[in-house]
Amino acid sequence: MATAPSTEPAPIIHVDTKTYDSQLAAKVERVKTQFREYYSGELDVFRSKKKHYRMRAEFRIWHDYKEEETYFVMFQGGSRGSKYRVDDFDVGSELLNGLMQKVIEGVRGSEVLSKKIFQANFHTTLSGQAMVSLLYHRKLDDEWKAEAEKLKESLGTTEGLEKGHVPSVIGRSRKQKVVLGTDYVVETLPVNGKHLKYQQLEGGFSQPNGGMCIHMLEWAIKHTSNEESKSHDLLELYCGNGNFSIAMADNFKMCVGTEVSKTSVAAAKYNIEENGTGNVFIARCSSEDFSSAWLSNKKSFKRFEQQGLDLAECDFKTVLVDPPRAGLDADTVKLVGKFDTIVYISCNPDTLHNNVRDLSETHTCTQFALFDQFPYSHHVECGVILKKREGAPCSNGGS
Ligand SMILES: C[S@@+](CC[C@H](N)C(=O)[O-])C[C@H]1O[C@@H](n2cnc3c(N)ncnc32)[C@H](O)[C@@H]1O
Repeated sequence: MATAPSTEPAPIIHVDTKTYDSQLAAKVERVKTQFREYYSGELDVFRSKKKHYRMRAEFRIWHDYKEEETYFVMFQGGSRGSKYRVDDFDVGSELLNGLMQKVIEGVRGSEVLSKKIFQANFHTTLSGQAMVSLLYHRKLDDEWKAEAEKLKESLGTTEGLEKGHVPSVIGRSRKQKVVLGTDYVVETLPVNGKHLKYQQLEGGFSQPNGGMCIHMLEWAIKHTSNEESKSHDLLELYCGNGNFSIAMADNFKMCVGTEVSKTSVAAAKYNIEENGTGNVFIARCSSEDFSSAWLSNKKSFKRFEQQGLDLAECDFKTVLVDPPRAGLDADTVKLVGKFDTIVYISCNPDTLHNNVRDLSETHTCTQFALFDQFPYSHHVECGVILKKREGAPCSNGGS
């Protein structure tokens, strides 16, 4: 049976940098039009690097037995869609491109590494660290380990690595994970003159466009920096590895974050320690559970109490949310609607629009930013500051 052509756009592999300005202008127009009912001020637009802006990428590995060739591919609309060969990847960082060449040569040159491999994932940092995950349809044995060690050694000569750093190689197959090195990298981001360190885990969330992440952090710091904020507390939902709270810690008395992923919470705690941000507390909790408990006035949260923090004592006036594409659930909209200031970071303008429409009953958009996190694609990252209007229902984070 013939399959219908995919409605998904083709993967972006090579870019025409001459089109950068026009693609960005089209996004600016789209966002301005979509939100004109709620925001008529200037849009703060943050441009991306035109090439080599993405720090991580995943490729399928294709074995063409007839041509006796093995190479990376990407698909349009899932693994049954059209297949595109990838020999070099304009979208990925230069370091990522260097590693791709070494990995594919290593796989082609070793029967052991090549046997039943189906995917390679690359994760690099602006600071020059990297890890590569190789995914297999077979059990990985000592023979594989020995060959993977050789590959790892060869990766250590890739241009652009931090001095002395050798990228990790991680082998994965069903119920098996073999780590040669570490299963994380440490990114160092220059943010307002500070050098912030972030552990980023294999398979965990990190902002894909490193340069854009710096803009997003500096924008959030700028718009929450005032004398009053220093005497109250920040609540952050969907905090990942503590990316925003750690960067914004100097603006607040305390920053309290929640996140559903156990491994991201562990990374956040490592990052708090590493950056010496003693006023940041993070615990594992879904945003839905946190919001519903807070709204029903159950303000005892054991996971925070274990860190010596009584949430009932917190004086929250600002909340930051950075949800997945689905946006905020109804309880979380209700909860954030009680705050004086809402910082909303969004990777999906449609769900952002729905949430802003609901929040506009009590809040006004005072700042709107477009971060070009995903150049040449239809995806857009936005940042919005919403301020509670005079006379709107109570403050202090819902007490
Ligand atoms: C867009 S990422 C933002 C992470 C972080 N702000 C950053 O800049 O790295 C969304 C995060 O929400 C987490 N998440 C997804 N669903 C969640 C939920 N229902 N409750 C809490 N966190 C959730 C994901 O694990 C992920 O870390």
